[in-house]
Amino acid sequence: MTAQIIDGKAFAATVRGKVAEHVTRLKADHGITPGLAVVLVGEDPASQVYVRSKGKMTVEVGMNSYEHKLPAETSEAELLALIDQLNTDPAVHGILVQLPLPGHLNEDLVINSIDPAKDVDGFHISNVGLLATGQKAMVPCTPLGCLMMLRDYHGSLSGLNAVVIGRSNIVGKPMAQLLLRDSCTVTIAHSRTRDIEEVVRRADIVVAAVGRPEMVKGGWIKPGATIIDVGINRIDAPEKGEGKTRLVGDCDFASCAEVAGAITPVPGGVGPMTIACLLANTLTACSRANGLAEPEGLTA
Ligand SMILES: NC(=O)C1=CN([C@@H]2O[C@H](COP(=O)(O)OP(=O)(O)OC[C@H]3O[C@@H](n4cnc5c(N)ncnc54)[C@H](OP(=O)(O)O)[C@@H]3O)[C@@H](O)[C@H]2O)C=CC1
Ligand SMILES: Nc1nc(=O)c2c([nH]1)NC[C@@H]1CN(c3ccc(C(=O)N[C@@H](CCC(=O)O)C(=O)O)cc3)C=[N+]21
Repeated sequence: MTAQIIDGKAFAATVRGKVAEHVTRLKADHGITPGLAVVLVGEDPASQVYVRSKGKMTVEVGMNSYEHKLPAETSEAELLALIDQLNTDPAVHGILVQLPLPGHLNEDLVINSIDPAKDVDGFHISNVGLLATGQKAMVPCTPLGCLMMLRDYHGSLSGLNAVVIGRSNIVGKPMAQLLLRDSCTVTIAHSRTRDIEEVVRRADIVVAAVGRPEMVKGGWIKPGATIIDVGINRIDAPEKGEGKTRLVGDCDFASCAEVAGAITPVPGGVGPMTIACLLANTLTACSRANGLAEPEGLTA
């Protein structure tokens, strides 16, 4: 069997198109332009690339983009003061603080200082609690993008066995919550899981969010299963020339695609959907802030 490729890049373009339509209408009917503030502390090159592409896509869908680049040695008080200012700025509907933060800054403290209504990452403890109890929340972008692709491919997810590999607060745990909400039977695997291959082999849906290049092999996969590969790993690619690198996921694409029914590629899978969902969340936050109807099909 050769898996169908789930084209996250194309799906993300469709989502951004829908967001752009809503933004046009918000402007025309209500004179409102959604605004997204992205805060980057330090000079991590990968983060800089990512923040730049977010800013570009924010502007492309017609939103205002506010980028705040702070030096690596920014103090906690300075960062909290900026967040406070963004919390009260009516032109800012979404706030994203790029993670990881430099070691001297307390990530939990910083994230929990964001107004939960503007927390477009869905990382604030209020949003985590709302999601876990089935209430209206801001849903983390990466898991939301994965859910959209799974719903689109399967229709109903009810009763399917889902295995999420990874238990981070930003991907694994919220992904498991969303799958549970869609009535999957959910297993969360992690670095202490015994016989992980056997656990994964029971899954109709595998979501890999580990950060280990090409860890999941085709032999772990139940024939016909759906694989969502969240991993973004940069590895050496001497075949492309000296010093060159390439991106791979947490799944060994070649062997997995032989067995799976469907699989997301890396790049071009989950990554573009994450950014599209960030814009969708900003639109949702803006709609809620103005007491307007929420965009349909763009929330969980
Ligand atoms: N496409 C996108 O938009 C995004 C992609 N990513 C990518 O997704 C991946 C995961 O990110 P993130 O969740 O932040 O990573 P973390 O490092 O926070 O979490 C990794 C998880 O994988 C588990 N793990 C590590 N090694 C193994 C192993 N050998 N077997 C089973 N489980 C293991 C860890 O278990 P334990 O808890 O026991 O240590 C942990 O729960 C990364 O590649 C990251 O770059 C992340 C965010 C967005
Ligand atoms: N507060 C916060 N929120 C995040 O959502 C967040 C974060 N911090 N820190 C870092 C991770 C990582 N992440 C990615 C999003 C998109 C791509 C993406 O678009 N990737 C392209 C490839 C890009 C390339 O070529 O480098 C793709 O997969 O096709 C990658 C990674 C969001 N994260």
